[in-house]
Amino acid sequence: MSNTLPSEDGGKEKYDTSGFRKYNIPLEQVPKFSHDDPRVDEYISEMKPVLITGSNLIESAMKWDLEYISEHMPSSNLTVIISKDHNFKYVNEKKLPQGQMSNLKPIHTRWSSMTAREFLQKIKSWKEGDERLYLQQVLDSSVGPQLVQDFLHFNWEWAKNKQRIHGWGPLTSNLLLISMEGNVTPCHYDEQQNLFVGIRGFKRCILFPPEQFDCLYPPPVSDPHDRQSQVDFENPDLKRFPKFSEARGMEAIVGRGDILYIPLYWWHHIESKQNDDYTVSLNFWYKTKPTADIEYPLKSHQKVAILRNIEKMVAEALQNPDEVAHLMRALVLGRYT
Ligand SMILES: CC[C@@H](CC(=O)C(=O)O)C(=O)O
Ligand SMILES: [Zn+2]
Repeated sequence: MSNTLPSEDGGKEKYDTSGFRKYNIPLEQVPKFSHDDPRVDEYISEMKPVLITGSNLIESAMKWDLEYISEHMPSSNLTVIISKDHNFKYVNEKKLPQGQMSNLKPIHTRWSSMTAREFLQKIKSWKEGDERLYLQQVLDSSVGPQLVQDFLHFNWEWAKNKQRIHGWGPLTSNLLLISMEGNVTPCHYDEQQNLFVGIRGFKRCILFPPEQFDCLYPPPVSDPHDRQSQVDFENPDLKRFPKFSEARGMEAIVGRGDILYIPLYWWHHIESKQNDDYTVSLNFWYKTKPTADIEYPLKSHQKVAILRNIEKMVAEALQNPDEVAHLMRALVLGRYT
């Protein structure tokens, strides 16, 4: 990450990461600029993470705490993920082999639904050893008239301006995230551009560029944990994942009103500050622009997209996931290496 543009203090501002887990990973700081600083668009256009401060993008949602949500959505059932520990690793249930649940490693998380009031009561009465909870609700009309009004009062001009000048596709969804202190969303990448906004509390995000795909070891695309690193950051298995020792990341602390731009295909590992109150954040996921004319050299995220397509095509052609590795090795070993 040699060519990061300096922020006011040269992008070297050390974020206060007390209260977050320490990993043995070299980390640079994600540069931080005010929303009206032209360098914000320079970073976004180069698809590099940047922390944007002082915008009023979701000023009308700054009051979204669990009391307010409980008051305005008393009976709505919201999606809550439940985990045996602090890790909330996403499972694509559509990729779970039907009827073979028994021989799968026990799934670590399960989905539930409850009202905001129930969620608040559960996290208030939580004690060490209890299952952990993470409210993750897509914003749609079911959030009720008051939150819809707040949503309509977002600074859409600012968001639409970013969407337009960077040629993003449509806004696909906003995910409301209410996390217990200390919850972790382990390292993964998404295939969408992301404006990730802090509403309450502090989250630390560690990011890696798409070109570090071979340091982070996602499982096969057919796996329920597709797009997620298999490396346990707290106890990395360097025998199985040796190149993880070469991973070089960036970090940012997202606080109230901050927007972290997470470029598509960038790996990110997000955690809520430990021993602190619950956190509230909201993301804006945008499809990226369709690639009209291919420019060479290809960008690293485009190469990851190619890898995914090759893997899907080979698996589809073979109709047997167990044969994929052998064929891919035969293609490369002794020929390209
Ligand atoms: C999905 C949960 C995660 C956010 C994230 O991964 C994203 O917005 O892409 C987090 O904040 O814990
Ligand atoms: Zn994500």
